[in-house]
Amino acid sequence: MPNDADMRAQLIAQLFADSAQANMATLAATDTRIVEAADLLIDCLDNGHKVLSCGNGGSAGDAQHFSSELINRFERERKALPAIALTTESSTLTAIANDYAYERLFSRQVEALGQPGDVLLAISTSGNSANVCEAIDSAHENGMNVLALTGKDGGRMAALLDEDDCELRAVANSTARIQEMHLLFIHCLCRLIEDHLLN
Ligand SMILES: O=C(CO)[C@@H](O)[C@H](O)[C@H](O)[C@H](O)COP(=O)(O)O
Ligand SMILES: [Zn+2]
Repeated sequence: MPNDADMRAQLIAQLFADSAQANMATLAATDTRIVEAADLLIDCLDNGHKVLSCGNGGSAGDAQHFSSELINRFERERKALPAIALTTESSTLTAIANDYAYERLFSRQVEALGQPGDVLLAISTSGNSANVCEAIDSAHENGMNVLALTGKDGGRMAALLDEDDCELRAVANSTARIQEMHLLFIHCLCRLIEDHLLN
């Protein structure tokens, strides 16, 4: 009869195995798209534009993780790069949610800050968060391109993208596993951006 410690150890081993399996399935499915996504960001930054990022819950953390690695640095010493996470200004966020709607949380900020040539990094594990979908529409209206990190079947976001945009979709159905893939996408992108600047 397995005891509680054995069962928890087994569960942890299963979670690690699931994550590793999702990693490899996602790598196979994304093919050249991570390089294309990095080129979208590199082109934006090389031309003096900036990256706005957004998402809810864990994806808000991912949006901030990405912007901090651009503004500060990732693994190597290099110039600061322009990025703004749209998830951090509590006065702005509460005012938009209170006066307009939660769905407008990011699109209103994209309207205010987005310039043609900027990129929106739009993160959602389901691809269905309404405020992230509205941010994509607003980015297009402002002449921006979109890099979408999604999961599952890509959700509504996948259908909103146009041919100049890029989608990196994690091959998993669990929100947690998808978030683990999203962080790996982000670190691959940061690495490719840094290699471009320094090599
Ligand atoms: O971090 C987690 C679960 O791991 C949650 O906070 C999760 O991010 C939230 O439920 C989000 O609202 C989910 O939104 P989305 O990924 O479907 O856009
Ligand atoms: Zn990191």
